[in-house]
Amino acid sequence: MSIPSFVIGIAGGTGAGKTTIARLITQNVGDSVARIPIDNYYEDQSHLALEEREDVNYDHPSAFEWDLLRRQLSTLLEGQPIEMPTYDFEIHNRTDETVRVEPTDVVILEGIFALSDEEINEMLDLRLYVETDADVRIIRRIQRDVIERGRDLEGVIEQYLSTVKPMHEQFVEPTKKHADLIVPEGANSVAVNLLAEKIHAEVGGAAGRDWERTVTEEALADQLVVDPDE
Ligand SMILES: Nc1ncnc2c1ncn2[C@@H]1O[C@H](COP(=O)(O)OP(=O)(O)O)[C@@H](O)[C@H]1O
Ligand SMILES: Nc1ccn([C@@H]2O[C@H](COP(=O)(O)O)[C@@H](O)[C@H]2O)c(=O)n1
Repeated sequence: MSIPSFVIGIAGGTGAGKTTIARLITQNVGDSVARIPIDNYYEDQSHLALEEREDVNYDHPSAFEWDLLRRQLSTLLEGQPIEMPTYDFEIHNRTDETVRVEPTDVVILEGIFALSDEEINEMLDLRLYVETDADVRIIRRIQRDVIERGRDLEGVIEQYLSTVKPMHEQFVEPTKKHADLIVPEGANSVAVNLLAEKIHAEVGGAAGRDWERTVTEEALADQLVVDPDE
């Protein structure tokens, strides 16, 4: 393993395809890549009742525990493991469990605010902003939040109009200026293949030698079907 790791930040609006890209570009690299979803660093809200947690603005930077994220990212980059918090969207809170993340050749930091903190930006080697039209993003978000995050249509629309959209315009979209690359439409096969190639080059070793460019448009479409049982 090389120290420091090669660190990729993936930012962009909700539903842009950040998580999907992170998943696709890290296929077949095994344990050589660590994925850090910034959602895991939402502030612990155990002191609030569920009804109060439902009303929090989750699209404002202050909803996140930045100190913990900065600290844990630098620990990883110094070659030490971390105990990453985990998050449950259904209860709007952290879970009691943490996941041990070992230092790896490549670290992927992914979330709406991946490019918004100055200190974290300095730790990133490659800054990506995933740019997808707002109408596509809200359609994806409705589908995902209802199927995977225990929400209903009315709630998703209400939250989108009251906080998600205005906060996106005020805080998320402006971080595009920090990006090295802008990825249109989320997981497009050219971008996925280029990024996968870069990751395999950084990882090297056995995983690198085995790598083949297999993500065609058709293969990608198959992998983007939402499976309600997943
Ligand atoms: N390129 C794409 N084409 C079609 N659906 C996509 C694409 N990228 C993501 N999705 C779907 O949209 C939803 C949101 O994508 P996700 O990657 O979770 O976005 P983000 O992490 O940016 O919020 C998921 O259900 C995912 O399967
Ligand atoms: N309890 C929560 C916490 C966050 N959200 C929403 O998640 C979005 C960020 O995650 P993406 O995977 O969509 O990038 C953000 O827009 C928050 O509104 C939530 O709904 N509930």
